[in-house]
Amino acid sequence: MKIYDELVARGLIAQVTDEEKIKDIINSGNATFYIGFDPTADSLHVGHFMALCLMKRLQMAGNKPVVLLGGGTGYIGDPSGRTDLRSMMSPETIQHNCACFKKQMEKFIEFGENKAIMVNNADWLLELNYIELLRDMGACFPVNNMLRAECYKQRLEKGLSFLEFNYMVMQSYDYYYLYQNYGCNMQFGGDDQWSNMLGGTELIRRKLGKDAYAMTITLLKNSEGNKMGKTAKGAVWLDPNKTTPFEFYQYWRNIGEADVLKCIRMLTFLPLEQIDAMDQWEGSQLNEAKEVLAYELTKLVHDEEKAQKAKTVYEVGSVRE
Ligand SMILES: N[C@@H](Cc1ccc(O)cc1)C(=O)O
Repeated sequence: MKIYDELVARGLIAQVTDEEKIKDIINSGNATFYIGFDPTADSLHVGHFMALCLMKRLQMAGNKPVVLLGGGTGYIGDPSGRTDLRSMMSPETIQHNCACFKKQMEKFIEFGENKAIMVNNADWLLELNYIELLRDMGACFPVNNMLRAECYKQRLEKGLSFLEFNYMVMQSYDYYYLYQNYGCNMQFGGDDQWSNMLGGTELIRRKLGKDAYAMTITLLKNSEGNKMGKTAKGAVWLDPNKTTPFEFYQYWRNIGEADVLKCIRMLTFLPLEQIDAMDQWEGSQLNEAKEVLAYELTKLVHDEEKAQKAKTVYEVGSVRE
C-alpha cells in the first residue's frame, strides 16, 4: 500500500488542497514538506506526537521533512481555534522551550544530511522590516477573506487583537520562505491550521506564480467529540518529568472502548492488517486492545523497558483493586 492510501486508511487526513497532486508527490517520495511547532510549553504533547509520527511515516516513504521551530511566531501566539487569549512569552521562555522541543524531537526524527532538517523561524521573522513587509506582502492578504477564516470564528465574537490577526501573515511568510530557500512544496499540520496554511499557498501563488500544497491531519477526538490527550491535571506530556511513563501508559490503558481501535490506527505503527483483524474484537478483547495501544505508545515515546515496567505496575495495581 502506498503512503497516501495508508494515511487515508489510518484516518489521518482531514483536508487537502489538491488530492491527486499530493497523492502523486508523496507517493513518489518527492515532497519536501514542513510542519511548524510553536514553543508554547517546555514539553511536546500528544498532538505534537501525532504530527511527528506523520513526519516519520512520510520520511519512511522517502519524503524529506523540515521541522520548523516557531522561535519567531512564538512572539505572537497563534489564535487559531482558540477562545482564550494567550499570554505573551518572554524571549527567554521561547528559547528555553525551543531547546526542550529540539531535544525531544531528536528522539523521533532522524536529522542530518539527506535526512530531516530543523529550522527556526526566528532566523528570518525577527529581522523583517515592518514597512518593507507591508509593501511586499500586504497586498496578498485580503482582509475580507481573512475575517471569514475558520480559525478566527470564535475570536471574532470575543475579540481578536491586531497582534494575533498578524499571525497568519507570519506563518504564510514561513511557507513562502521555505518554498524559496528549501524547495518546500507541502505543509502539514493539525486541522485548526487550515486557514494559516492556505494563507501560505496563496502567498506563494500570488508572489511566485507557483503551486504549493497543504494537508491537515484529523484532530484526535474521543467518541464524545472531546479533544484527546488531556486529563484533569492538564495535557499528557511527552516529558517523563511532567507525565511519568506510568501515567502516560495509564492514560491510554484507560481510554474508552469506542476509541481504542481508532487510536491504534492513528497513533501506532502497527501494520494495518494486524489492526484490521482487531476490528472484530469485543468484550474482554477490547481490554487487550487497550493494552496494545498503551504498550505501543509508551514504547514509542519512552522505551520498551519503560513500557514493560508500566504494564507490570498497572497489572499489579488492578489485581490489588
Ligand atoms: N501555528 C502552528 C505552528 C506553526 C508555526 C509556524 C509555521 O510556519 C507553521 C506552524 C501551531 O500553532 O500549531
